[in-house]
Amino acid sequence: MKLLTQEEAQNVDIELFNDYKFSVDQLMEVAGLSVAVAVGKTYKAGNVLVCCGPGNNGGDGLVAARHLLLFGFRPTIYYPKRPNKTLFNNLVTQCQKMEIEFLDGTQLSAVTDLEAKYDLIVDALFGFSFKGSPRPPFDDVLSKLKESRLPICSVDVPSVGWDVERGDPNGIQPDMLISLTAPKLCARYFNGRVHYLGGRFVPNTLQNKYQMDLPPYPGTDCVMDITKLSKI
Ligand SMILES: NC(=O)C1=CN([C@@H]2O[C@H](COP(=O)(O)OP(=O)(O)OC[C@H]3O[C@@H](n4cnc5c(N)ncnc54)[C@H](OP(=O)(O)O)[C@@H]3O)[C@@H](O)[C@H]2O)[C@H](O)CC1
Ligand SMILES: [K+]
Repeated sequence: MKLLTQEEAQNVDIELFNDYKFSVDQLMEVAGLSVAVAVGKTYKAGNVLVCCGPGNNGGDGLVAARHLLLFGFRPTIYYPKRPNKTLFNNLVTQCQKMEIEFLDGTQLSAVTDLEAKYDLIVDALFGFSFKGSPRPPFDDVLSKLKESRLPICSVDVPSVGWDVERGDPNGIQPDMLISLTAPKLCARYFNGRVHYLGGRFVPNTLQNKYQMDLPPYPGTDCVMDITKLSKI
């Protein structure tokens, strides 16, 4: 299976929107649903802290939180930097109307507090557009996620610290990774327990153009376990 460079991932994204005329909401809904399904397949329903970043990766997290609630989990959302765009405002309203709690302020509480309150962290902070070193408040979030012993489930790319192509041995070490569309180069360095592929929306013509060589999804499933495949 091919691993996408940052540029390829961004180009696939652009083609899906500009040429294939998908809207962000459409793809984000499928992406976020895949995340929730993968989490549901891997962990017992419990208290989940969904950490959402300022871009579309964060949007996937908001969608996932909504589905996780419907699957019997108890999600809480940390969303410190919110873009003022209709799409994100609507996702926030949906979660608020469903009585999902949002944490106040931009700082996460102490690690001991996080460990006492939550069973799992969903890392929807940054995806394939992350560059450089994390800027505040995400630098503090990174050190807390690294220090915590809670299992982390990373959406698309392990965030804050992980370069999309080169990974980061000093970054967070997620227990689960769910790659969307196709795995990115940094997935080579993922050493966690389970690696899922989701975002089953890529038309065959586009898969062929980028020679993605994705294995077939089982039946009608929206995620597939690629742990063994991606370790080869
Ligand atoms: N086609 C698909 O596969 C789909 C993927 N989806 C998801 O979308 C993300 C990619 O989303 P994008 O909005 O392009 O980017 P990110 O979420 O990765 O983040 C961009 C924001 O992050 C800020 N940023 C970047 N680097 C840093 C840093 N070092 N410190 C702090 N903040 C940072 C950036 O801010 P700028 O000021 O630099 O612009 C942006 O605000 C993909 O990975 C999937 O999860 C979609 O759901 C749909 C389809
Ligand atoms: K992420």
